[in-house]
Amino acid sequence: MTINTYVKEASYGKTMVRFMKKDVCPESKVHNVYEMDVQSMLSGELDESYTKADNSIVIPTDTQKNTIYVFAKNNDVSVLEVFAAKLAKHFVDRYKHIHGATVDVTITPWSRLTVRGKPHNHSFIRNPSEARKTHVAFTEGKGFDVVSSLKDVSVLKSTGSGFNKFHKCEFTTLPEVDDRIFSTNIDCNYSFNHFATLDELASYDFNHAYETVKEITLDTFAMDDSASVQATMYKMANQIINKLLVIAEVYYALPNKHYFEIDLSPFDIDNRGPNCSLYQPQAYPSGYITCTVARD
Ligand SMILES: O=c1[nH]c(=O)c2[nH]c(=O)[nH]c2[nH]1
Repeated sequence: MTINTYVKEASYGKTMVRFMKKDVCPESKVHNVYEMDVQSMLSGELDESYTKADNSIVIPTDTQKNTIYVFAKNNDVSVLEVFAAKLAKHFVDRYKHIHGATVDVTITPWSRLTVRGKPHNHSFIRNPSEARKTHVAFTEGKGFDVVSSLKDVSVLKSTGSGFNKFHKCEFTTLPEVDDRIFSTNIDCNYSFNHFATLDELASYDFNHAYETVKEITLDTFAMDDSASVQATMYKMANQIINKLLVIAEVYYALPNKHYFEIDLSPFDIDNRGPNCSLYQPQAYPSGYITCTVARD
């Protein structure tokens, strides 16, 4: 006896399509560079390509890759979200049996190099501790859902953080602390309200949203007298939602990268509590604190 099965969900596409686009201002001759990593995924009436080996409905992933290159050549790529949205809509508009497309774009952060005190017009420096991403989903007849991200930003504050009055039970050994090192690797996803049309989406300033999310996150990290990672991350998300009305919800995942006091008492040196100045960085384990904050 064979058991009947069906394709419950299917999508396919090309991942890690990489390019570097150079954009030169005709008047000033100032260059901009955009190194990007793109993924496209298509969905729709595709079941028979899986169940009946019907390749006539398969838009080859190679074709998807070529489409990404041609769109990158012919379009402005400076706003990730708009570029991704144009691509996603193209796949759905162009192929009758494709009803949904998602496009993910990650940009490599090259920032302009300052040389002899001035911004250089064609030299750049890589900022390794920052990644900007977007995920755009276009659904036929519905529109666009956009989730953008600020990732891999490593930060540390050497005071202004404590952890007290936490739950205690028979397994608790953690001491309460008024002052500790707080270090994390920021991972923030911010979801936009639904966009019905490409025009509506393209009129929004996504670069401003990214800069605002980054500024609020870093400002709050530095300025908050942190009672816990949980409380600080909520303040970050709450401010973003209050400042940017177009954002529906914000997700943070913040590892708590621990730095513990090193015991120097065998050498008659006090390195405890308020006298601690030498810490052991812990590779693992780390805390891992997440939350999604939404408009009420
Ligand atoms: O900010 C913190 N949140 C926790 O949930 C936690 N747990 C822990 O051991 N240390 C910390 N610190």
